[in-house]
Amino acid sequence: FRKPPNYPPGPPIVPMLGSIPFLRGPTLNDKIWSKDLADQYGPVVGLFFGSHPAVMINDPKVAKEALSGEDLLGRPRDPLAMSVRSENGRFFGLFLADGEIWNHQRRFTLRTMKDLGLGKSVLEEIMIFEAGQLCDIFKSEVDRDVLIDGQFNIPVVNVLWSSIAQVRFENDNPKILEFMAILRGLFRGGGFLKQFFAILKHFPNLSGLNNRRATNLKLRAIIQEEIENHKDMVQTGASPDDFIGKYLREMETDPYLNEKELLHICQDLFGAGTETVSSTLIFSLAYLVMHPEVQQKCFEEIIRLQDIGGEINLREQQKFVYVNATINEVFRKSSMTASIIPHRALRPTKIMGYDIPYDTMILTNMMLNNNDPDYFQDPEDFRPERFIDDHGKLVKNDILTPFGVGKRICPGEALARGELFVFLAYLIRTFAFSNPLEQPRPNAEVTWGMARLPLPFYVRLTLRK
Ligand code: HEM
Repeated sequence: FRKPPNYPPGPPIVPMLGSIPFLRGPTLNDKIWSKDLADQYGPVVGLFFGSHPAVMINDPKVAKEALSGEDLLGRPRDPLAMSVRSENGRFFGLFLADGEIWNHQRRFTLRTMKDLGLGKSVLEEIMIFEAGQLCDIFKSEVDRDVLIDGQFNIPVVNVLWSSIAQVRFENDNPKILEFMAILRGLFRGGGFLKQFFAILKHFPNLSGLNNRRATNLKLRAIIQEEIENHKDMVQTGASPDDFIGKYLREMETDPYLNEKELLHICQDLFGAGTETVSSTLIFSLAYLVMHPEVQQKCFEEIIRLQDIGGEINLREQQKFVYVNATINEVFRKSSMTASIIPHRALRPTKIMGYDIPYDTMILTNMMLNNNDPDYFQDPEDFRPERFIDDHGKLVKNDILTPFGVGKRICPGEALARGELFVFLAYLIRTFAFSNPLEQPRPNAEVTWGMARLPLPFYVRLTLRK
């Protein structure tokens, strides 16, 4: 067991564990996302997780170049995910799949999300309605210490349900509560590092694999119900103007599209588009409480730029420079998607002249870049102004890439940014958020799951006059 020739520099390796014994830090995540590795070995580090090669890219420019080509567009073949979501060694949908069929599904998804998407008054109305519902939930919680945890889930998942299937659920609907609990469990309990412990699949009860299989099936059963409803509608001559409706119609002429892919794409849209947005909202509230001066500036901008009727227009989002800069600063400080989700080399290739074998896992250390003083002055400060130029315009920053880079970049970015803007604008306009009186203050503490996720915390809400 030894390193391949011309492999990027990195720690020594031992059989079974690979480089892991040589990485520093209290937890596996701390070890992998540490600054030590970059300091010791430079912009591209060659690692082994068990017997599996994995390369960490620490330099954002190298990452951008490497991921803009075709060679690194794969997804790692996670043995645990395979035993839950693949058939005959093949993944379906978007998140876990790669290759020609994935490419086709992805193109359809991007085009359709754009068709259904932002700038369209329908989606804007849905977001505003859900933001109003959220404010109503919070209105019953004013003037006491409130635990911020799951409140965003249903409004956020309802925006997705509306665009995917034109349905929405009330907060206490048991079906949506179960759906949301499963999504949360999968996202919070997941984590790509688990995949190196393929041995876990031999202990399906102990490792939670059986439970994961059952919850995945339940999730897909709920989505399948809506697909069946849509099929009935199409049969009676209706043409529902939503993701499922469009897919079913295009399926008639496009041989790449089929119902199984549709089911898995929907699962991926919900899986990737719910907890990410609600966690970013939770992080945002923590930072707004920790930095009341930022909250005040956001509030003043919202009041100044909302239209005469008091509506906040999604189409005007770009004008709200300070609010958008604050969202960027939340992305930077939280580094929620600390790495892009791992990629995989689809063929032998090179990064910075080093040889990267077929099947190598590719990681990028975005958290390191987000906290690098060469890119962000005084990185420990929470300062949205760093994203605003001298002319008061939002600065485009190539280092901050919460949605990834290259050809596998998140297809939900525009939707996510739209939701974050609308939800935050309505919340900040309606409430002042401050430190709790009887509970510990928020400090944006994180836990690891599929990403770096916020831990619950208390805040005090006051209704603004
Ligand atoms: C704050 C919100 C969000 C963040 C930070 C985020 C971030 C990311 C990142 C980093 C990736 C991996 C990119 C890569 O592999 O290079 C990704 C993939 C993905 N995201 Fe998002 N995302 C967010 C919201 C959403 C939303 C709202 C949706 C859908 C409606 C969505 C759907 C997806 C899908 C389907 C993928 C997999 C794409 C593929 O592998 O082809 N995301 N996201």
